[in-house]
Amino acid sequence: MAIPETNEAWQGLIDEVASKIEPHRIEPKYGFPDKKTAAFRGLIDHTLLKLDATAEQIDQLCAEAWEWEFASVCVRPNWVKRCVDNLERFSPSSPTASTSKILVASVIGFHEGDYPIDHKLKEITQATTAGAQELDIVLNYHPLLEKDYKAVHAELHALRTAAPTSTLKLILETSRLTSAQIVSASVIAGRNDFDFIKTSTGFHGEGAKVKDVGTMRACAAVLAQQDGKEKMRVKASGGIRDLSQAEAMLEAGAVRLGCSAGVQIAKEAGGEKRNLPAEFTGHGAGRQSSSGGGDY
Ligand SMILES: O=C[C@H](O)COP(=O)(O)O
Repeated sequence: MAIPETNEAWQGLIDEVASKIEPHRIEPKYGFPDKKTAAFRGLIDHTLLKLDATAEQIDQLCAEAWEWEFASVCVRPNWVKRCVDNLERFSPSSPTASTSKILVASVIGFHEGDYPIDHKLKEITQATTAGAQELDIVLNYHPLLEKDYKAVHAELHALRTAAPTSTLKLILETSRLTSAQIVSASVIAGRNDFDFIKTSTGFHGEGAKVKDVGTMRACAAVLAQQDGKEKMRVKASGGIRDLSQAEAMLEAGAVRLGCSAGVQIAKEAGGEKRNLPAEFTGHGAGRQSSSGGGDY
C-alpha cells in the first residue's frame, strides 16, 4: 500500500476513491443489534468533555457506563487515570462481575484540532500512560482546506506512530468540511491505519449528519477494497440526543456513537441496566451535555 509522495499524487488517489463511492451508496440501510441488548449499548461511547466537568461527574459517568455496559467512557486526558481506577474497582475478579470491559477513551487536541503536533503527542503520552485504550484525535483540518495533503499525512503519520497499539479515531469536524473534503480526510486517515473516522467534537456546528456518515462509510468500503485490509469504522458524534437519531446514524453506517445523552438513549431503547454494588453508589448529581448545552 504505497503512500503518495506529492499533493498531486494524493489528489489522484482521492479522486480515484471518490469516483468509486457512488455504487456503495445503493447498499440497503445497515442493521444494528436489538435495541434492548447490551450489544446495542456497547456501540455507545459515554462522553463527558466539558472543560468544567467535576470529579463527581466523572465518577458518575463511569458508574453509568458500567451499569449500562457502554463501549467506553470518553473524557479529556486529565481524567483518564480516574476513569481507569473507577472501572477497575467496579469490575474486579468478582464472580458477579460481567465480563464486558468498559474501555477508557481520551480526546486529543480537543476541540479545535489545530494545536501543534508536539502538544498532541504530549497528550497522547499522558493519556496512554494513564491507561487510555482509545484516542479520539481532532484533525488539524486547515491544511486539508488548502489541499496540502502531505501536511495532513505528516500529522496523521506522527500520531499513528506515537500510538501504535491504541484504537485511533480521527475527528474530522464534518460541519466544517464539504463532502469532497470529508473524502480527502478519510482517504488519508485510511492510508495511515486509523481505526475510525469520527464526525464531530460536539462543540461546533451541526454535529453528526446522516449524509456525512453515509459518505464516510462508503469511502471506508472503497478503501478496504482497494487496500485489501479491514474496513476503517465510522463513529457518529455530536448532537445525538435521542434513540431515533442514534438509529439513523447506525443505519447510515456508523458502528460507534459518541454521546453525552447515552443514558437517555439507553433508557428510551428499553433495555435493563445492571446495578453497581452499593459500595460504589452515591456518586455525583445529574450531568448535562458534554458540549455544555450545545450550539445546535
Ligand atoms: O465526541 C463526542 C461529542 O463531544 C458528544 O457530543 P454531545 O454532547 O453533543 O453528545
